Amino acid sequence: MFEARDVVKEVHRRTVLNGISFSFQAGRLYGIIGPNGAGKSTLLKLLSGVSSPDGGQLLMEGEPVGGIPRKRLARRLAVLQQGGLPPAGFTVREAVAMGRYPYQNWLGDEREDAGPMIEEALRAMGLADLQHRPLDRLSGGERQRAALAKVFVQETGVILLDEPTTHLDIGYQVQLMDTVRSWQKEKGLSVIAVLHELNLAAMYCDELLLLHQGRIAAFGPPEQVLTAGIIRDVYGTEAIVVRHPRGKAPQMMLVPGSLLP
Ligand SMILES: Nc1ncnc2c1ncn2[C@@H]1O[C@H](COP(=O)(O)OP(=O)(O)OP(=O)(O)O)[C@@H](O)[C@H]1O
Repeated sequence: MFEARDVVKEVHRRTVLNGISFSFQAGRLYGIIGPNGAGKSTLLKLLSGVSSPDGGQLLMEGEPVGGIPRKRLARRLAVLQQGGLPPAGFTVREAVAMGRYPYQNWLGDEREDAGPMIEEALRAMGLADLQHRPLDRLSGGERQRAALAKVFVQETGVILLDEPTTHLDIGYQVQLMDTVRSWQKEKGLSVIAVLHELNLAAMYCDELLLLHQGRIAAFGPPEQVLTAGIIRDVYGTEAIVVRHPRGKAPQMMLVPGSLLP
């Protein structure tokens, strides 16, 4: 679905992505992980067509992402960004309904009634009771869930998520990732998520792409990427890696300095 060939990206004359190559298959959930400043958001911007590589090629189904016209791209790919909701003045339902814009004509009408889909997305994100509330009267976590509902109603085959669990308590982190995973499987979606929370990434993603200083430090199933040795090399911290007692995902326990041998 996506193929990166020797992709280079510079930001303010600094090389932020330094010749990375990978391919993402359709219908899978990928996590992009790595320390602060590793280049994760920069890579997500390239995948979403917001910016273009300075070297190499980034292809989506064989076409350079940057060359795909905006509205066509919006029917294929939806992005959950930080601050991705419209400014205040809209209700939750109005904001979620804006996800339908790629399917509307210039009058804002669309052929099919999107109402039932909007209801489903609001229900899935636990927002049915808040749907008429203005956005500026939501908590950070409620806004995040509204932004995800807007992404779902865009009905694309590819979803990009930039740190989707930010602002969410552990209950909603699990609920959001469960929802993403079940929609992804049910509808055969391709999901690519920048994630900071490594234990969540390990539990939900098919594969993890670990970036470090603009290069790929590891790419593969979570149990190959999240090893104590790789975490030490990339994050510079000790971790005890165990298997999740109810699955095979690796889970990390951090080791504070006072408990180091
Ligand atoms: N607008 C900018 N101006 C200057 N440097 C930038 C800009 N945006 C990003 N960078 C630099 O590019 C590098 C990669 O940034 P990026 O945001 O992609 O990292 P990240 O892996 O998403 O980090 P984080 O985990 O902190 O969100 C960093 O060193 C950052 O300082």
